[in-house]
Amino acid sequence: MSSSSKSQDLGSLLSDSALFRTQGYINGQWVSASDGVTFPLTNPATGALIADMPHMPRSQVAEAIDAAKTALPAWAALTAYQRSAYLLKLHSLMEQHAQDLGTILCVENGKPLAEAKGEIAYGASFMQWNAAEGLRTYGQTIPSPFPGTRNMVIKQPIGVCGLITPWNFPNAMITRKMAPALAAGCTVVIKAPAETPLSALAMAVLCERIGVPAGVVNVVVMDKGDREAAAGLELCENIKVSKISFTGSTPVGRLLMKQGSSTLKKLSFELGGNAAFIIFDDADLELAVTGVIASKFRAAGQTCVCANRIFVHSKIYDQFAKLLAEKVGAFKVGDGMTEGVTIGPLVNSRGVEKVERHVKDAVSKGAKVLVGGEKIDNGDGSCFFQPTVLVDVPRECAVAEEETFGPLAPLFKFDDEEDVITRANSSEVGLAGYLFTRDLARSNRVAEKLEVGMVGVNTGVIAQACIPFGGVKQSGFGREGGPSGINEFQVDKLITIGGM
Ligand SMILES: NC(=O)c1ccc[n+]([C@@H]2O[C@H](COP(=O)([O-])OP(=O)(O)OC[C@H]3O[C@@H](n4cnc5c(N)ncnc54)[C@H](O)[C@@H]3O)[C@@H](O)[C@H]2O)c1
Ligand SMILES: O=CCCC(=O)O
Repeated sequence: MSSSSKSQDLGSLLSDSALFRTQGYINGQWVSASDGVTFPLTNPATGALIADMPHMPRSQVAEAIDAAKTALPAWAALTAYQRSAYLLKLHSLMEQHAQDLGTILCVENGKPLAEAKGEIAYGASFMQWNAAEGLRTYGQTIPSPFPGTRNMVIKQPIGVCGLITPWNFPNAMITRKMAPALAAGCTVVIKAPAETPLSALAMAVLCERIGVPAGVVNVVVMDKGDREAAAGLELCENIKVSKISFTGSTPVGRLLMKQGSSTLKKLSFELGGNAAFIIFDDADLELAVTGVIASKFRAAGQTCVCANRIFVHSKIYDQFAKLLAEKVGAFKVGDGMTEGVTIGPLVNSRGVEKVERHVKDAVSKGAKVLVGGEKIDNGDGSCFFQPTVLVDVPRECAVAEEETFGPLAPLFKFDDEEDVITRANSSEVGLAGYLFTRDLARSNRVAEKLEVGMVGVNTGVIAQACIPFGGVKQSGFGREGGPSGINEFQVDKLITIGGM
């Protein structure tokens, strides 16, 4: 059933319209919801209906898990070289179809087309990195205290993995999990986000095209609410699933951990952030402005590593605010498919409401709006908020405590290094942090003291396939990407040989 009056013909925007699929993918088959129920998927930039998507019940998640379990032995038995070849083919197809994959992503998520294509390149890089890393999952031999005995440790795939991914990176958050899982020899059930299922399904099309065996990659789709919760329960409680890798909010992470305890799931969680972005008085201000823009306004502020609290030294505060306001005021907000648009909508109206609440709360406590500050009501169900810069933001306000997940840059003032570190660390989450300074000793000192999993020094861009991505405190545990990423999908098996 559709709820929107307008509709959009996404297929007509693609040169390969077969990449646009509106059914789930289970055991190598394209399937609707078993009871025929659908939910409407709309474009956040226009409110137009893109497709009616399958609202799958829990029983279909169980079917996908069965398929993944059946496919596991043969996939795990391939050589690492054979699995690597599949990933390289996926990498190459993603590059070849970047325009179409980017268009699908732009239309369902809202990020501008150029940024969406950037995400496809980023997503593809996980295929390339893990194709190579899969060949290097070395074990160990360990000297034994017993005569005539040898200890060998080999790496084996953990088994069937449930991948629960968010809408803010509809492609890359899938490939960041799927690529190491497949390279390690695991099979996967992807629970696609309700807001952006099409990018997940387009990846299933590519898997089908390169001949990934049925059941190795499965994608289940349902709307938010009861069936999503039921899917989460099935993935957590089904004994055939060995691991859950989740990216999303901390409350949902906590719920999955509780549910997963019934079957002792191995878990990797990349949860919310509240990144401090600290600009010292000796910083290169142009570089710092570029860094804030890259970090804060990527995906319209909807990334887990976005600058959320921007601390600027009082000596340079006014100058920095002016420079930032000039740049942010020049952003072009609109439909990401329109040439020249630099910032798109938020993913849904809940996102808009949260930014609005943070702005109003800060202003009521003394902050001033330098740029933006209002939602944009086009009267069509679209979800825009003006890119916003706030100054004189008080120490205590909602944006200091919670992740905004929107295009709001609040500038806090500080004078003292120790004080700003304390304020940065006052958050219960600890994903990323940033600092700008020309002082080498200070950059090391502060980076080591920040209670986060990742620090950017003189850069607002940290994400790459080759780094260990993840957080500390309530931002979760486990690392994605880099040399440790593939380990999350493997188990160490000891083989002790005696009588030699
Ligand atoms: N770390 C990140 O990249 C990230 C991504 C999305 C959202 N968030 C945070 O979460 C806030 C709210 O956004 P949201 O409501 O989309 O987050 P959320 O945690 O509810 O949803 C994230 C994903 O988790 C899944 N999910 C939700 N409930 C589930 C359940 N019971 N079982 C299984 N899967 C479930 C959905 O696929 C969803 O896309 C944001 O404002 C932001 O702070 C963080
Ligand atoms: O928002 C989550 C991930 C963003 C990134 O990979 O930089």
